Amino acid sequence: MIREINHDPKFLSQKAVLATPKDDQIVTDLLDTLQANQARCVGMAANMIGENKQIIVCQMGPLAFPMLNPKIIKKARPYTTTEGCLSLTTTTETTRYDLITVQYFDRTFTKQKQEFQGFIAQIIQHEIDHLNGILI
Ligand SMILES: CSCC[C@H](NC=O)C(=O)O
Repeated sequence: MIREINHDPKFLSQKAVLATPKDDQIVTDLLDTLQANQARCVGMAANMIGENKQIIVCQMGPLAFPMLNPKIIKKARPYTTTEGCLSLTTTTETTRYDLITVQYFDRTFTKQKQEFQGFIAQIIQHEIDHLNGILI
C-alpha cells in the first residue's frame, strides 16, 4: 500500500526500534511508497511513512531492496556532498563514505554482510541516518 510521507520533525528525530519478521507489511508499504515516488526519491526509511522501525529500502537501478536492522560495520574514503530528502524542503552538505560494509537482515530475516560503493553506499548511509533520527 502506498503511504503518506511523514514530515513531522519530532517523529523523524526518534531512534527507530529493531524490526522483526512481523513487520513484513511495512516492508511492502515502504517498497510501494518508494516506487510511487521514484521520480524524486532513491531510498526511504520506515519512519518516513510513520513507522518507527529499523527498515530501509534502497533503489539500485531497476531493483529496490529492503534492509532490516542495518548497521555499518566498516567505512572508508570520506567525501563531502550535498543531499536532499523527501521529508525536507532544503538540501544540506554532509560527509559520506565511498566504501561501506553493511550487516543487515534481508526480507526473509537471513543475516547478510555486504560491501557497497559509490551512490548506493551514499543512499544507504542517508537512510541509516534516518533510523538514528538524523536528518541531513
Ligand atoms: C543520495 S541520498 C538521498 C536519499 C533520499 N531519500 C530520503 O530518505 C532521496 O532523495 O531519495
